[in-house]
Amino acid sequence: MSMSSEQAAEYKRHAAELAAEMVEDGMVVGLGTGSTAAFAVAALGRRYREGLRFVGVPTSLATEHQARELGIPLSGFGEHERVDLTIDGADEVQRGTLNLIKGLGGALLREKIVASASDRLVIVADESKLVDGLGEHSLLPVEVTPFGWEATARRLAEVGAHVSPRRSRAGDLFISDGGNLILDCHFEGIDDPAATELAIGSIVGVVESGLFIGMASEAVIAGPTGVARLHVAAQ
Ligand SMILES: O=C[C@H](O)[C@H](O)[C@H](O)COP(=O)(O)O
Repeated sequence: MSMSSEQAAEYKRHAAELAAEMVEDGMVVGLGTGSTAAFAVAALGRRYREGLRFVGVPTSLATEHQARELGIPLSGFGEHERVDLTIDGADEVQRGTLNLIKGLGGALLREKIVASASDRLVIVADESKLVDGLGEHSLLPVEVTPFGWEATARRLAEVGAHVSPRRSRAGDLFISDGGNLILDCHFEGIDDPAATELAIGSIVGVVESGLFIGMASEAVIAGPTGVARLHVAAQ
């Protein structure tokens, strides 16, 4: 069943606010990117003003800007080896595995660096993001170096992707926070996400793919029947 954008925003806010309650005093908190994560950052800004003490590690320049405006103190990997808890959105969440596609907002590289250093990665989303198989609805964003991107795109096509370089509204090539390009890849379903991630990652010129395999510890999913906390199902 499709949902209106107002309903979707309300579900995103529910999920994000529940996840923001998981932050405890003294934590290093990864601050995700996108419209759902922004609700979590807003809730964390309110909790900081109410006296909760934590530092944030932002996953994009946009989130860094939002957190600064809210007065959340920021930090990075020079000061902290690990992140206690990261709250981030996703473009698709696979039921059971909690494997993810991320990066439609272009922040996948920083998000993946923060996720891989996190003890817990909690995904927040409305229920339209839940899928049985990755690639059902979403393209897979792949971040690549600008030099030779056309050659990298051809190699991606060889592993089964229909590739489109992402463009800005003005029609220029989209540049990520890391100064790279994003190639949006359509696959006819991603049957083996781990194998696909390996195949893409082995292509010279690929910086990272938006496949997040085995990284999420929990997903907080909101919809018309309420908010559910999903964990990785036993295999
Ligand atoms: O690059 C963007 C991120 O991976 C976002 O977390 C993802 O695109 C989900 O964004 P939203 O919550 O706006 O749907």
